[in-house]
Amino acid sequence: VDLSAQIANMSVKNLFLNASGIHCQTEQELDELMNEPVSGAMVTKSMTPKSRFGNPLPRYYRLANGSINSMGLPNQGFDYYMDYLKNHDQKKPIIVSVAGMSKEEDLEMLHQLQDNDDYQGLTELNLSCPNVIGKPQMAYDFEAADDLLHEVFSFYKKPLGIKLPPYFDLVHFDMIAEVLNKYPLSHVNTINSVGNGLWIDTNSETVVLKPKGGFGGVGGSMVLPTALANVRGLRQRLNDDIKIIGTGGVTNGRDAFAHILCGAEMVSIGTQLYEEGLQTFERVTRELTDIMEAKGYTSLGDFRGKLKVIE
Ligand SMILES: CC(C)(C)CCc1c(C(=O)O)[nH]c(=O)[nH]c1=O
Repeated sequence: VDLSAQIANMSVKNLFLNASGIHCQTEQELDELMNEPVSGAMVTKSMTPKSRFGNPLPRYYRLANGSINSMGLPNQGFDYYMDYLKNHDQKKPIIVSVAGMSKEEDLEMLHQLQDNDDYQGLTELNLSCPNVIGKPQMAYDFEAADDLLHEVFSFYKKPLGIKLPPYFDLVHFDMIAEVLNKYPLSHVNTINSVGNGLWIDTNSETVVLKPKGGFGGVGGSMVLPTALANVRGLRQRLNDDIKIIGTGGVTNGRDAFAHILCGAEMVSIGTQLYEEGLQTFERVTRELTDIMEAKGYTSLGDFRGKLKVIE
């Protein structure tokens, strides 16, 4: 299902989906998302060609106002998710997230998806995937990202979006948008976790995550300002036909409303969904609906992208 088609008849009921990585690694988790009555789509954990256990534990830690993780791409492997798609009727669009541990792995999986006649789904390439050693992650190496997307779109003809990490410099918004506007992307999903944060237990004077000396991606309510800036900054720069899925810092209806004001077509929920469970979708949808009613809005289009600046 092409996300933009799904968006065409969007109502607030089907605005939400899980953030990749949350409640979407195993068949049981995917079934629970599929059968969750409110969310309008779902996304798989980013997959690699072969299954991976991921990093040693502890690799996720809850913070007062967010989370930090260095999971290391634990997933059941490409074939497992392809089997899942084949053996389960899709009550809602399933976005297939792909994150190779290298450019070669990305291309390998995308070739398999392109050549699989049974697969007509929407794919999301996670550009936070590692680049060559010594280079920043793909999404922070604009030339490498351009080369990768150029190669991908030379053969990949099905709906494809990308997942981006946050940017923090307005010129970086300009630079990544200049690259992305060259390609027929279905969507951009922004943001991924804020990279390489560090949390410390000062009682024990120790980091809280085992992998990477404690460095990990930060999510949850504390990243909402960065998420809103990236949704807004990219909406202002990307071609209109590249939709935006807003991710990052959504804990309630008001946060979702802010993402939509910035231009998000759909909104994904990560840390809050992990901590509160699948009931989050019903609660946040109710809160958003209440806000819309109080403001006299009857559809998302009434306020999507209509953030006001102070003249
Ligand atoms: C960080 C990578 C391991 C390269 C990709 C998978 C991923 C992870 C992960 O599996 O550690 N965690 C995140 O917050 N975002 C991600 O995109």
